[in-house]
Amino acid sequence: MNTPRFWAVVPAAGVGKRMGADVPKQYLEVLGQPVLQHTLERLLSVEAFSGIVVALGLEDGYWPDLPCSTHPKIRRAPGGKERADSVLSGLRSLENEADPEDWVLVHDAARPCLARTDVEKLMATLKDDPVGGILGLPVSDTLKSVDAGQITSTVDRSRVWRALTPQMFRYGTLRGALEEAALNGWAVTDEASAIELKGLRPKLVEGRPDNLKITRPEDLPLAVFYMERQCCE
Ligand SMILES: Nc1ccn([C@@H]2O[C@H](COP(=O)(O)OP(=O)(O)OP(=O)(O)O)[C@@H](O)[C@H]2O)c(=O)n1
Ligand SMILES: C[C@](O)(CO)[C@H](O)COP(=O)(O)O
Repeated sequence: MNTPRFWAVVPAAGVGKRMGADVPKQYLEVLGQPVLQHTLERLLSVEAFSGIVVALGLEDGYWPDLPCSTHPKIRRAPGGKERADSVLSGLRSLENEADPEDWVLVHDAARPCLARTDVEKLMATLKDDPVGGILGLPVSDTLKSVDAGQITSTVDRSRVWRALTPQMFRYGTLRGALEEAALNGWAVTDEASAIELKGLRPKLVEGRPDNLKITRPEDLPLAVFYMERQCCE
């Protein structure tokens, strides 16, 4: 059997409603270049990737101006209505290249502070795992269940982690799980959810806390802080 290869799929077709900017947040400039350029440079720094698929909005007119848009390792795919649709579209675009046992790492375009060491840690930890898994972080705040603005209970935070990306699963398993979720109208906000719906139990690998998802305006200065600090590491 061939040695499994590694592919990346980058969902980059969002509109950034919560950011409320004039352009989709993945094209906002941070430290002089678009968020998406930073994200793709982080992924390109990982030699192990055979290719990187970027799922773009159908109206995306910004992509051709991105310096990495012509990189030989990078391909495009049409994004979809929801993030899961964009990821599935990216997976389908690999149909003639990826083998079922190849690994796919799905990483949000909106997470430009990803450290190469975290990607390599995820790959090394899970490369022989039967299911795969995700980067995540334990929570440090006390968590509450809420109903109509009132606390109904306190959640046992020892059993709660925040899901980050990349999320790493076998090409065949992940594509099948997302195809099934789409067919049944099951809304999934990450890849692990679709895998869980198959009755599988993805692993959690602790990642860096600076793997921020740029979502709202207040996230931008934090991303600058993290990137400037990473440059000195
Ligand atoms: N239909 C969609 C929706 C989201 N994404 C991508 O999925 C990642 C995480 O999604 P999110 O942070 O929710 O981005 P947006 O959907 O753009 O944000 P919002 O919900 O505020 O509109 C982002 O890189 C986004 O570009 C995508 O590829 N296709
Ligand atoms: C995939 C993800 O980043 C893991 O935390 C998150 O689920 C994306 O959610 P969003 O609402 O699409 O930003």
